[in-house]
Amino acid sequence: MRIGIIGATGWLGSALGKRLLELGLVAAEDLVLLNRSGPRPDYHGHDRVSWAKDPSDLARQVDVVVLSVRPQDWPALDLRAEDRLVLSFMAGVRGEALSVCGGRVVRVMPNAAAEIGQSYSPWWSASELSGADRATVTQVLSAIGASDELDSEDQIDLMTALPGSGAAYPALMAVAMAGFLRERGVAEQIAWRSAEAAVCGGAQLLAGRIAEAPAMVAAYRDYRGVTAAGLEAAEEAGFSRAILRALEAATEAARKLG
Ligand SMILES: NC(=O)C1=CN([C@@H]2O[C@H](COP(=O)(O)OP(=O)(O)OC[C@H]3O[C@@H](n4cnc5c(N)ncnc54)[C@H](OP(=O)(O)O)[C@@H]3O)[C@@H](O)[C@H]2O)C=CC1
Ligand SMILES: O=C(O)[C@@H]1CCC=N1
Repeated sequence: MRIGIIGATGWLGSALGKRLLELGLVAAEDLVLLNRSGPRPDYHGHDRVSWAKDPSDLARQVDVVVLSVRPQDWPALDLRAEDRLVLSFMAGVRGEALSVCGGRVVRVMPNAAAEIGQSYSPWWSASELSGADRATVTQVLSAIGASDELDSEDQIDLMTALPGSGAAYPALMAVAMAGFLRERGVAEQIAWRSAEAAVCGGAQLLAGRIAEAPAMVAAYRDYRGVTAAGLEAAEEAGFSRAILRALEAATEAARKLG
């Protein structure tokens, strides 16, 4: 299978290219790339990838086109991709708009954990797909983590808010946590290590069993110790409301892009 990435040097496109090559899911000779700033002699340690002249030149050379440019760059892109499977990573750009490229269009919502193979990339097919197409989508996305098929395009806007936001909210929480300690005289490094213990260590405790999160919260509440006091204050201050509000605003921003 030959794969093309439009936006191959961007945050997500580069992560996908790197992982496809690292995992051997595509040979360097079968990877065709395009960006805005021009070819690079070395792409993640490979010099035998190809660089296309323009989007349609890329599409002519591959079976699968991954579209990973910013939504605002889509209208001027002029992609012709008849008979190709086209995976769009773009927030907001609707299947109907994408279908002008002539390919079999799939909208995917990965996140920044793609670079460590930990993206969750739900997708929705805007076109009729064969079983082989579905297997191809799953195989390409396996380079960056796990995936699931969604049954409506509306859900892509929700997925853009979450999980598309990736590390954003954990990072926001880490900044607030480390700031709390620093402002009370704790050394910088210790403040960050403490935040990492809570955000990353805590997350690892839930990995693979996230549906047990309510039970985890209940366990801390029922313990009736200092964390229970913290949780109560967090809820009084609107912690869960703030998260809901953030996800509503992000979903709305994704809808408005389309
Ligand atoms: N970043 C994220 O966490 C997430 C992003 N997305 C979506 O993924 C898409 C890509 O995002 P991201 O990787 O962050 O974006 P970046 O801005 O990091 O990368 C954009 C890429 O597009 C290239 N590019 C821009 N214009 C053109 C053009 N006309 N022709 C060819 N290549 C072009 C850029 O080239 P050059 O490097 O030369 O400038 C760059 O490689 C977006 O649509 C975004 O909505 C979805 C989920 C999460
Ligand atoms: O913030 C953004 O616009 C991109 C798309 C979804 C997540 N990150």
